[in-house]
Amino acid sequence: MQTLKDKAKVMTKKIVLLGSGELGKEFVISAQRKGQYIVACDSYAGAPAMQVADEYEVFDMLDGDALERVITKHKPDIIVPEIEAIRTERLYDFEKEGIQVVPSARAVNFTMNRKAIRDLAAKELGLKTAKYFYATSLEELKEAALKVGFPCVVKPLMSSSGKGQSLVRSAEELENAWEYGCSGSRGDIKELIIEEFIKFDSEITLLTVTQKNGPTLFCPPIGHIQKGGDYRESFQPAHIDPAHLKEAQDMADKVTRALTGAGIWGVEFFLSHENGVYFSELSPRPHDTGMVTLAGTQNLNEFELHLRAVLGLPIPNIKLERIGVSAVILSPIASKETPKYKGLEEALKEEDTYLRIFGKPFTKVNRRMGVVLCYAPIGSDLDKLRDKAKDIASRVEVY
Ligand SMILES: Nc1ncnc2c1ncn2[C@@H]1O[C@H](COP(=O)(O)OP(=O)(O)OP(=O)(O)O)[C@@H](O)[C@H]1O
Ligand SMILES: NCC(=O)N[C@@H]1O[C@H](COP(=O)([O-])[O-])[C@@H](O)[C@H]1O
Ligand SMILES: [Mg+2]
Repeated sequence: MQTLKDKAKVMTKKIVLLGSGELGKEFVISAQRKGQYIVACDSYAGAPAMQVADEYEVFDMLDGDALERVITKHKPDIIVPEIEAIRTERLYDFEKEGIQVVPSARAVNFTMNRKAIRDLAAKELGLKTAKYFYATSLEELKEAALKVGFPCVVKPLMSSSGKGQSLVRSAEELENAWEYGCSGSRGDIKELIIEEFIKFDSEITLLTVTQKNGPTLFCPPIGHIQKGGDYRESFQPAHIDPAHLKEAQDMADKVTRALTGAGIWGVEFFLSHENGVYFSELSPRPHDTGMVTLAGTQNLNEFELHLRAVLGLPIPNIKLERIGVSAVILSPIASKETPKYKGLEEALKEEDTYLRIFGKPFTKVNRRMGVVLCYAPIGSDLDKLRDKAKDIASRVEVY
């Protein structure tokens, strides 16, 4: 029988995955299907991607020395970041040593900090964004609020999935927003971004694929609904004005080009009938809202696209095959125990529906534990499909 060590010797690439959540799990499955060797890393044991990887490592990826130890131990060909909480400065050294960092050390380093990516997009590349300021104290936050007005949005410079983010309606709420932002900040940075609130009509993720040997490709736009800064449902294709789509594609092309490297990127935009397209932010990796592609909306889902781009494999085309929606399953409880699920059988009685339980070994309130995916032929009623997926997801219980 072939052992894991044999596999490591014969397989084409050894990949260290930094972050092992639900997105990493699907990426690992795609990579395994192409015979790659994966070491999945995260700060806790039993993380979703570890369950399907060849090896795993548990350590704090914000600890640069610990990160270096793992890279020295495994000597990967490729490092694939899956979360933002990584000592990304070290990635430049690994890249210099000849390891492929996905999409590039620069992209991962810039996007982990809202300041770096926002200044690059707005100031250097001239992309339209919400008006914004930074604040290192409550006083600075108050001053900035006077300039952006109310309501406004306050976020930590380093956070994701809406952690530490608040919508501020009046000056009285600023102190809470300051405290909440600082407490939701990753690492020890005490600096927040305060943004003008954009009254958008819709928001989209434009999955963008940059290739080693090929043109930049765009997936059909994905619409999504967020609550408290975290995604609740996504649907593809989002119906948007073709001129707005073209504008978003041009911006995505500009920003991914400036950040360099090959892989898939989730580029986020706000769309307003009145004011046009705003660039919001981007992730240099598969996007949570892009899980909708697991419903078979595209010929190649976002994880397969990422893998192909990373390995430099051909992507002949990206084609919409059917419409689809995703609706998240959240935990209502916090527990260190392995969660159980009720209602799976009922959910799976539904036609044209898939269900993914990520297998996270413990819960937190509102932690995303799974997703319901529904699909229908092109031309079907998207709103009806959204209601169907939300209804099914609401009947799956985490306890
Ligand atoms: N300036 C703004 N105006 C209006 N809504 C906003 C603004 N900034 C953020 N939001 C809302 O909050 C959501 C989350 O914001 P953002 O993407 O910046 O946070 P995040 O923590 O990086 O999220 P993720 O990591 O999940 O992408 C946005 O998708 C949007 O719905
Ligand atoms: N918006 C970013 C995002 O969705 N990232 C996904 O969530 C995981 C963390 O989940 P957890 O917080 O439940 O551990 C990450 O590992 C990634 O898969
Ligand atoms: Mg976002």
